[in-house]
Amino acid sequence: MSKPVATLSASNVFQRISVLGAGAWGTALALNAARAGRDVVLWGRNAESLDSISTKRQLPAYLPGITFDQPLETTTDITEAADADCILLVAPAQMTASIAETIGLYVRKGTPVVLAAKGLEKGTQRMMSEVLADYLPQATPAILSGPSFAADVARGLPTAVTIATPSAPLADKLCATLSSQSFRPYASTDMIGVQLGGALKNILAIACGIVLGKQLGASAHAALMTRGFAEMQRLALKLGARSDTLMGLSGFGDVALSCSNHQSRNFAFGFALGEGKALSDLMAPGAKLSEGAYSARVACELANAHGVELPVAQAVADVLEQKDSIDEAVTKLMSRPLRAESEVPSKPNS
Ligand SMILES: NC(=O)C1=CN([C@@H]2O[C@H](COP(=O)(O)OP(=O)(O)OC[C@H]3O[C@@H](n4cnc5c(N)ncnc54)[C@H](O)[C@@H]3O)[C@@H](O)[C@H]2O)C=CC1
Ligand SMILES: O=C(CO)COP(=O)(O)O
Repeated sequence: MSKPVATLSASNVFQRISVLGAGAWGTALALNAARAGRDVVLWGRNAESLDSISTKRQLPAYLPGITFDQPLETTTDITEAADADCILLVAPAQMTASIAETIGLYVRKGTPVVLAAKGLEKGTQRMMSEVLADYLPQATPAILSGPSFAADVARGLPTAVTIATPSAPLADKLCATLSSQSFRPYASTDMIGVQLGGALKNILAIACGIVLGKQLGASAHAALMTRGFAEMQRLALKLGARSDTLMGLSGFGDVALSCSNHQSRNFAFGFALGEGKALSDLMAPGAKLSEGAYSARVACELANAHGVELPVAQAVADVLEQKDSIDEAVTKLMSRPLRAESEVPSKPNS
């Protein structure tokens, strides 16, 4: 295996890394950055969890059964966390704005802030890069996305992702910064495509979970993944994504992972719904995060505004808002007008 880390000169990497958000993904990314040879500080709100990370090398609530191979320095002091060469912002999408706002006063101009949430903001319909631009305009935005379960990365299993930022040299430097023997980032300049792939696949993962949880069959699962991926591409292209991005790790790659795997919380959420579990239990405080449950309606709103049809996301949003039962949603999807497979259905902008 090649050794990208050891051969890099200091000028090719950001050495002092802060990770904001000490849940599953933030902790896994912090561990990876430590493996890559970076000086890492992990910021979180919960002193007890941080103590477990730094003293026991464990985070049982989010990464059960894993003992970390790296020591991690942690802090609850946001000003300390802001003082870094590069910041990874790894909170749930609906919390990203509040953290960006909190840290806003302390982040130096031009600091790269790598956004790792896979979601769209409810109410405002903002992508994560738009949230950052509103609350941390002095930062340089980047997106990290792709098929990557936190537990796999925390265990040091081989993983590949995409890191996008408008400047190609900066994208290369961020990839070099986070590249380790088990973590292989690919560079991109398509921030819209990379972030939309991650946000939209979560909605599709819920839909696929529902279909398998309700035992609608492997054929239905394959059809849904394919047509769901087609509608993801329709919306993303309309919003400015590049088609090659959507065929890559952050699009197809993450659909392949999340839409067929119980390790995905979105898939597992959908599966439980399909089995008949109560939505109120699945969305109760303390339940596992399912970003797609928040993003589904936002995606439909964006699609409406841009004259794009998203029947699968619409079905998910309607089921989650209890406007349709799962059976009614399936009937609606199956009775849509027949059309050529390559046709792009559209509707007037509203
Ligand atoms: N877990 C995974 O495998 C992956 C997750 N992601 C994405 O990363 C994002 C975060 O997910 P996870 O870390 O898995 O979620 P998680 O549920 O494991 O952890 C979320 C963390 O955010 C903290 N948090 C919540 N609100 C906060 C606030 N206002 N201020 C500070 N901290 C706050 C929580 O205390 C918790 O530590 C999501 O958008 C997810 O889609 C992306 C790739 C992989
Ligand atoms: O984004 C992920 C894998 O790429 C994690 O998916 P879940 O949030 O559905 O667990």
